[in-house]
Amino acid sequence: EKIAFLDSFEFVVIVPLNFWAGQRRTSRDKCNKENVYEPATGRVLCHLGPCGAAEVDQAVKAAKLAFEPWSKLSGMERARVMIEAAHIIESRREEIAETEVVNNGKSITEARLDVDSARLCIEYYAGLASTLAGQHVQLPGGSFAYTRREPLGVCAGIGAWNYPFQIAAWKSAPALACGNSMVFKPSPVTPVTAVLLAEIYMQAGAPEGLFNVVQGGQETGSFLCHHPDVAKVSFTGSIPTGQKIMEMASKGVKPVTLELGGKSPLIIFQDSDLENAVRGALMANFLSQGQVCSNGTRVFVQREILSEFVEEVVRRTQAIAIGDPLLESTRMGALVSRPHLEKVLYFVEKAKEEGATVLCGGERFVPADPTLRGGYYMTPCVLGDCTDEMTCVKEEIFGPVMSVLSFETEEEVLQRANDTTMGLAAGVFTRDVARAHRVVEQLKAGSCFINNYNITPVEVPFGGFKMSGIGRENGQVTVEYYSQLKTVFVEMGDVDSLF
Ligand SMILES: NC(=O)c1ccc[n+]([C@@H]2O[C@H](COP(=O)([O-])OP(=O)(O)OC[C@H]3O[C@@H](n4cnc5c(N)ncnc54)[C@H](O)[C@@H]3O)[C@@H](O)[C@H]2O)c1
Ligand SMILES: C[N+](C)(C)CCCC=O
Repeated sequence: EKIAFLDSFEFVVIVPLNFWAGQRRTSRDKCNKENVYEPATGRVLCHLGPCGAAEVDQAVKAAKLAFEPWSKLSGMERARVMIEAAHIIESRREEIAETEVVNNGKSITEARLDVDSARLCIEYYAGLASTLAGQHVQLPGGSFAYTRREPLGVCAGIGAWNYPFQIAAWKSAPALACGNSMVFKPSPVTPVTAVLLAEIYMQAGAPEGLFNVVQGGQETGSFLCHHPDVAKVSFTGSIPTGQKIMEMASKGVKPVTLELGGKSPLIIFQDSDLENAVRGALMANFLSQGQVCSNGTRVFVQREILSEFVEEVVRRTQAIAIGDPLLESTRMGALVSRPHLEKVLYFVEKAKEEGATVLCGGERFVPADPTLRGGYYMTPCVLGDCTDEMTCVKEEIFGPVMSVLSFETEEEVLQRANDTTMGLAAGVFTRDVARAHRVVEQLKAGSCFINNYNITPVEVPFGGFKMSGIGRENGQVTVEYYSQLKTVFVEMGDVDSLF
């Protein structure tokens, strides 16, 4: 069974989007169905009923059953299944990417890269699966202790709508490599591709119930977080929801990984390679229609190069091809939903009221193609004359809106860059190597870039400081967030009793 394409513009979802115990499942709730839209056209793709407590329980039970055999396999055996899953993803790259485009609205070029990132993540953790090991500690008298790295059990994954397939892979790959099973809940806005990953793991040889998908919104998510058999919650989404997740997990003293929002600074010094700085600023703001957590939306430019930089950024922003996200030539597709588009446009209006200058974009965009007229498009926006107090500079907009600010000195820009409760990412462009490292050392952000922005190789940890999150995704360290240490003391002599 596949998700059906009726023709290139008429894609409807006719198959169930939940998956547990090895099968697609329809939610029983017929009363609370919500429409799922195609952002490019505004068409309804399907109606989605949320999973209730009983369905979440069935998915968790399936995951618990699968955990037993899976956690007993050697790392090499788990790796074999994961590598096979990666091969299947590679062979279905185009289909997964197109499905993602239809449900999310991002360009096909970007969607392909997201699918690649998902595959690479699974390959990377397959490689790490057989390296999981503990420590041997020598103690007096020939006694010793050793540690074992053991899985946690059933992990819950809860995803945001901006990278639906990639988030499902970034969470499941380290979880499965460590011997856990997972129940994943995608965003109800983008429910369509997670179930493809569930099928792929099964086809690759994973036991039934190893990776399950339950659909729904906050109620379904809270059933998952509160479920007594869920050992850990890994969440990607907004800060307010992250706070609730942490509160719910605290009831069961469950560990959490939180990948939350940001308002990251990108600092461009006058000695930068201007061409690369401009490219970096565009990559920092306009990927995925600006709906990227790590975006460097506060672009601080040193006064001496401000006008030259702004002129070039505006020229290239105006040249971004907006429109049908399935076309190869498109560089910016549709925002994820109508309410989200309205919210982003409201931020632009508010910026104007507060004294910012719209240097380009910031308007609703209606493509010439009549089939796309109901889509959620806007022109990418560059705001000039921004100051630190403006709403556009303080709050996460999560849309294609770049705020440009000018600065004079390194000391001043560092203070301003760090003046936020968030700390997901930060970037610096300069040719001065010493300055680059000095600045990065002082930036209070979990993911820092020197002379680039928004690259996320899966072998490198990614995550935030301050209110942007807890824990990391990707990289070797993430093994620690999906496993626990058991310490074993081994006595080789007599018990030295005090009694
Ligand atoms: N740091 C990262 O890696 C990263 C990546 C992508 C997105 N984000 C952030 O995500 C936000 C946008 O995504 P969003 O609008 O989907 O976020 P959101 O917080 O509204 O929703 C995220 C997920 O949480 C679920 N949810 C909502 N309330 C819940 C509750 N009470 N209990 C359990 N689950 C609940 C949603 O259904 C969804 O699946 C932005 O703030 C962005 O910065 C962060
Ligand atoms: C791959 N990107 C573009 C860096 C996105 C990382 C995930 C955050 O939204």
